[in-house]
Amino acid sequence: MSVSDFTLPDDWRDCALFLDFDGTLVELAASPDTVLVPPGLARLLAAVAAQLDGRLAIVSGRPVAQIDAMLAPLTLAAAGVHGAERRDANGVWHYASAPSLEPALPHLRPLVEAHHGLLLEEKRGAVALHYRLAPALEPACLGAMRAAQAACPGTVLLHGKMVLELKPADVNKGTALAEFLQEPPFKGHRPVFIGDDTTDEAAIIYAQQLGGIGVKIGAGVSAAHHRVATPQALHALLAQAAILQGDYS
Ligand SMILES: O=P(O)(O)OC[C@H]1O[C@H](O[C@H]2O[C@H](CO)[C@@H](O)[C@H](O)[C@H]2O)[C@H](O)[C@@H](O)[C@@H]1O
Repeated sequence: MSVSDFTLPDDWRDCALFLDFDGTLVELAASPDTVLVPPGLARLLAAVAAQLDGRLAIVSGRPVAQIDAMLAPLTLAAAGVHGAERRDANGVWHYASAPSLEPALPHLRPLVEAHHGLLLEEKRGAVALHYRLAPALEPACLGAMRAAQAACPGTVLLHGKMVLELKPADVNKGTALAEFLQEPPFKGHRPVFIGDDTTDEAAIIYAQQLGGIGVKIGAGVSAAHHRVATPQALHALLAQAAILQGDYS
């Protein structure tokens, strides 16, 4: 299958849209809390959601509360922590049963305390070790995370962009997509999933298996049949979709 630039499909208004956050809707930043959210992003997403009759959900590795804070006052259907938590279109929360991650922490905290630039994100259902500010420490982080995983049965290790993450083995962004697609307003609509990282591949593959569309933002290996170069280019496409004028950069 050849890969092509993503353009809005003819049946766009009948699709269900699922969007990753970091690297897809916002540019990556030095740390999770220094991300710059374009001022018009929430307005743009609200317009697209309205055009799709509410069939828009954010599917992120971040907790949903962080997504809400960055898009306030907009609240969308959303899955967080790679599918370990989910707020459906009616505002009802769903939590996957997650193995305890407590046994992971003694393998990770000493490393983070010993090295400037490492950051440990403890979430409900996952723990992420960021090394973007200390890239030379990737092998040490990988070693610590492997030991942490061995101490936590039922978890898998994700290797994202400058981040290693331990999360429940039985949930991912693909399972989050499957759950949304069993419910209104998403049920019966062709999924479009757009993401930038390895952690998005499960959802890209699942969307394509259903006859939907998988889109990769930027370069890198992906199963996606379509590409968009940058978050800014995606904003332009969404603005075109919502027939909005404006600057979302
Ligand atoms: O699924 P996503 O919405 O893409 O979330 C994946 C991870 O995103 C965040 O980390 C990434 O973005 C940071 C800010 O740009 C960057 O500093 C970091 O290197 C990236 O890995 C978030 O902090 C993680 O919890 C998410 O799992």
